[in-house]
Amino acid sequence: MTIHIGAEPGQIAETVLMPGDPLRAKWAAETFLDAPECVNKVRGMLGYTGTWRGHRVTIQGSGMGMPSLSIYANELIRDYGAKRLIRVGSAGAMQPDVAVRDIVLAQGCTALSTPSRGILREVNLAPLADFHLLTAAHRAAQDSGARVHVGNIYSSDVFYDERPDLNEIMQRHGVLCVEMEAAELYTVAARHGVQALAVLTISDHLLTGDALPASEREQSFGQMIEIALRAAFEG
Ligand SMILES: O=P(O)(O)O[C@H]1O[C@H](CO)[C@@H](O)[C@H]1O
Ligand SMILES: O=c1cc[nH]c(=O)[nH]1
Repeated sequence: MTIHIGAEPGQIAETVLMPGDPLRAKWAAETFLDAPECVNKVRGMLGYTGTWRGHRVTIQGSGMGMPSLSIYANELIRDYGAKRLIRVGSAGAMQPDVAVRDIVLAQGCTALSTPSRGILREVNLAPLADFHLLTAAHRAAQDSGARVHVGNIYSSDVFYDERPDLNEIMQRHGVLCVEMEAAELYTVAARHGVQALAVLTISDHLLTGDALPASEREQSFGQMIEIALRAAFEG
């Protein structure tokens, strides 16, 4: 047990999928895993371990924002020996050719700061996806018929952003979408020498105002979970 994860030693798999939403962790575990067992309920941040096509996998909520994700990523790696962390999250599109329901694989993440800033100090470390996971996810996404984009994303500290100029700068530099966790995930993974990737589903569009209706979210989120699982085990 750690401060934030109640699982016993050995109850967390080496491969962990990390949605922001703990209820997405429950839904994904019950939908995709055989014999899912709830291994964490601390603070309601649900985590489940089961198997997918014979491979052991944990799906653990990260909460929203980099400080929350950082706590879970650190404990999963340092205390439970996780070797492969794949974020499965929603994101807001920032480019005209990225549409709701599209899949974005975050090759790199831009951020104003991350919780790792205190460690990195003046160093602007580039948070990068694990290349093997990235290419495997790209193959899986193409096989699934998803519209998939690979590139830079923006990991923001704020959902209700009152700096529209920042979005404009991101857009001008080709940033595909905005979310709130991946830059810290990649940075923590780099520090501990483990693999990380963020597979994102576009849930809304910052330029057009389009948004995915709740009724359609489940299906597109399912595609993202399957891409993440195939990247982890069929790469
Ligand atoms: O859908 P999740 O994984 O929570 O991701 C996105 O949704 C939340 C904001 O609504 C933030 O956590 C953001 O990164
Ligand atoms: O962080 C997020 C997630 C989805 N949509 C947004 O605009 N921001």
